[in-house]
Amino acid sequence: MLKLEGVSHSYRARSAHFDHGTHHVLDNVSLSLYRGETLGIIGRNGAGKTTILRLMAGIFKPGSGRIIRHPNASCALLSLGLGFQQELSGRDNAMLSAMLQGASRREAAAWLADICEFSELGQSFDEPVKTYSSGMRARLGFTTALMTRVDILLIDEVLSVGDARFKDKALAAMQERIGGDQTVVFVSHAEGQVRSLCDRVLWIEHGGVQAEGAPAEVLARYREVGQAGS
Ligand SMILES: Nc1ncnc2c1ncn2[C@@H]1O[C@H](COP(=O)(O)OP(=O)(O)OP(=O)(O)O)[C@@H](O)[C@H]1O
Repeated sequence: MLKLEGVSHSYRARSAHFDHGTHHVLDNVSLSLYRGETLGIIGRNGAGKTTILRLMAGIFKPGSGRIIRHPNASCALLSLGLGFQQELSGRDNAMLSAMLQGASRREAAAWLADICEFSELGQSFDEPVKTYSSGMRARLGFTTALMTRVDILLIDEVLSVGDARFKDKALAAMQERIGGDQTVVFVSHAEGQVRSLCDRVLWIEHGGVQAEGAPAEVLARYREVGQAGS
C-alpha cells in the first residue's frame, strides 16, 4: 500500500548542538505497509514517529529517499494537534471533514448525527472548538477519525487521552474497525494498545529502525533496552 525507500528527514534547528543547525531525525529508513495490516510504530519521545506519519501523509517531503503510495490510495492523518478550525464548532469541523472526503449532503447529515452521538459532546458540539478541554478535543478528534473512510489511516496517539470510560469505548470501536480490511499505521506509547491492535511493530530510535516484527517480541526488546538504559 505504501513504501518508504531510504528516507531521510531533517529539521532546521536553532541550537548549535545540532550539526550546522540541522537536526537529523530519520536516516535512510525503509519500510513497507501492506494492505489490511495494522502496523505499530514505537520509540521514545522525539524518536521521529510523528515525522514518519507526516511523511507518509505527504505533509512533508523527504530530504532524500522515496515514498511510494499505491495509486488512488487515500490517506488521512489523525492527530490531536492537527486539523481543527478553532473558531468553528465541533459540528462545523465535522461537516468540513465530511466535505473534504467528498460526502454527499445526505451522507454528511448521517455522519454528523453519528459523531454527535458517539462523542457524547452534547450541547458543546455546537460550541467553538477553542472552548473545548483537551479531553473534549480528543473525543471529537477520535470520533471524526473513526467515521473517516480512507484506505490508509495514520493514527498518532489519538487513543491516549480522554477519561477511562471513553478510552475503553474508543478502543473497542477502533478494534472493530481495524478488524476489517482497514490499513492502519498506529503510533502510541501505550504498550497494551499496541499489543492488542497491531499485527506488526516497528521500533524507531537513533534515526533508524531498531527492530521490526511481532508485537510481543519487539515490545519485549524495547522494554529491555529501556530498562538497561535507565
Ligand atoms: N517542526 C519541527 N521543527 C524542528 N524540529 C522538529 C519539528 N518537529 C519535530 N522536531 C524534532 O524532531 C524530533 C522528532 O520529532 P517527532 O515529533 O517526530 O518525534 P516522536 O517520536 O513523535 O515523539 P513523541 O513520542 O514525543 O511524540 C524531535 O527531536 C523534535 O524536537
